[in-house]
Amino acid sequence: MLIAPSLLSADFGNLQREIEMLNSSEADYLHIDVMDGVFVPNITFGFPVIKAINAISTLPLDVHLMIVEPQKYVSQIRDCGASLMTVHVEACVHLYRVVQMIRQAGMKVGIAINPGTPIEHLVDIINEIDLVLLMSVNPGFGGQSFIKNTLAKLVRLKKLIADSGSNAIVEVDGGINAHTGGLLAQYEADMLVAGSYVFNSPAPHHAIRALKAL
Ligand SMILES: O=C(CO)[C@@H](O)[C@H](O)COP(=O)(O)O
Ligand SMILES: [Fe+2]
Repeated sequence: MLIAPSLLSADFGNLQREIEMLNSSEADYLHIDVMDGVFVPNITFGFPVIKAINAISTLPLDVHLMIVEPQKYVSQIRDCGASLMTVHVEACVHLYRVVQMIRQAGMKVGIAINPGTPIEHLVDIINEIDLVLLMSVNPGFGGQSFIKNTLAKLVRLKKLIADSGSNAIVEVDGGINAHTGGLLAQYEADMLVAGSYVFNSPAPHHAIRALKAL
């Protein structure tokens, strides 16, 4: 299982210490949640902060953009050092073009999908992308409860990927802990995001290891 701790639940007054903790853990990616106060009812941080994070992180950056018009920011996200850029299917009018732009900028391409959006919205793009980010909470905040319908949706998504011959992997994001992570492992998720479970743990390294071993 690939593990991407979300920095959203970290202590922002001690970001360097938090990132160094992740550097020395078994995490595979560092998940960065960018929110614009328009696509979601919350605001996080922008390019200078992501750049500063990247300067400290030895993990590849998995940037989850919860913003409208993400196509405007492809080169800035690349210049921040992102390895994987994920945009929401609900935020892209010309989804195919955005995917091409991210690919041309040299990053891996992810498409995120909200809990209420049918996976059928991915049918005509699934062969062009590296990752689907299946939201298991409504985007905007850390610390929410896992939406159980995600499991049924994951089954349908894995079938769509297999039937279309796509190489896309599935990352699940929101409300993930040892219990929900265990269920997602059974349902063949490839990558898990965990924010509050990791950063609220008294032993974040152990929390990451527990998810990694699922
Ligand atoms: O994208 C988001 C929230 O919109 C996530 O990446 C959260 O940051 C995950 O936090 P937890 O649910 O694991 O606390
Ligand atoms: Fe996220």
